[in-house]
Amino acid sequence: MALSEVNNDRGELRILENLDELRTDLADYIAELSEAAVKERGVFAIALSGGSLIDLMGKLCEAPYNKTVDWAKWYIFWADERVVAKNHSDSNYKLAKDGLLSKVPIVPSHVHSINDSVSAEEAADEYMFVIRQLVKTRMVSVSDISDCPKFDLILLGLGPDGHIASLFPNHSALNETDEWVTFIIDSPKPPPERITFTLPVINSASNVAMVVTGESKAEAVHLAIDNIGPDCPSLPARLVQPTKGKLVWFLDKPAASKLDSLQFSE
Ligand SMILES: O=C1O[C@H](COP(=O)(O)O)[C@@H](O)[C@H](O)[C@H]1O
Repeated sequence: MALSEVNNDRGELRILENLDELRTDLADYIAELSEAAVKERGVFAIALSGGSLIDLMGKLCEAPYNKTVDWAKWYIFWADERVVAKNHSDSNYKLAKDGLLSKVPIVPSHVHSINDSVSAEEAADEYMFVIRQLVKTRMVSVSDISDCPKFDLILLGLGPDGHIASLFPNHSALNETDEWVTFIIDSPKPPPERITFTLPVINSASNVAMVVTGESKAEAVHLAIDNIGPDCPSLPARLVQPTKGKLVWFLDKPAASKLDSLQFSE
């Protein structure tokens, strides 16, 4: 159960007592959104990130979720990907395949990963084309206020520097508003070549979940959520502001430890 659920203009905060509770709460949340989307649209379009997120989603592979979730209706995307071979240990696809997708009955043709045999620029263009086709057939919804895809859920991690997906502080990719997917070749965190959803796509989603654990992220969480003056707007995590969708933060206590007005009901 969440220790504290506070709604402020930075979304809903769910601060969990420990990692086990966070994993359960996250699995419940994803399963509920999946059920609602399948009921409403017949499909669930979900975008994953890499990093610690996949391990934190691990309970979805266990009972009851492995049997109750309608996996055949899932369409899987990546909010960001490293431009490496799919069998490389840096690949976000490999991470998700090994940790989640190979353990549940996902339809292989519903898994939309990048082409790993072309340049970062070509991979971003191709990925955008694939998403465009799926928007046309409404496997992915479309935003009613922009032409952006409206994913049912985008799951994001947070780096200690405040990056989300592969949008890093002070990087020009943060200003990309024309493309749905862009590429970078100078990531400050290796590997250097990556593709990433742009902010307009992230902010067009029906639901965005920020999943953040550990003390090393506490300062970034504080800067992303608390009202700390004019210097923060360029922090990528702070720019996650779904226009019509819902933002939920899943935090463990160490990650939440620097939040200004944290009221633990202990
Ligand atoms: O490089 C990346 O880092 C972020 C954060 O990863 P974490 O291990 O600190 O949770 C991740 O969300 C992103 O997908 C990945 O490419």
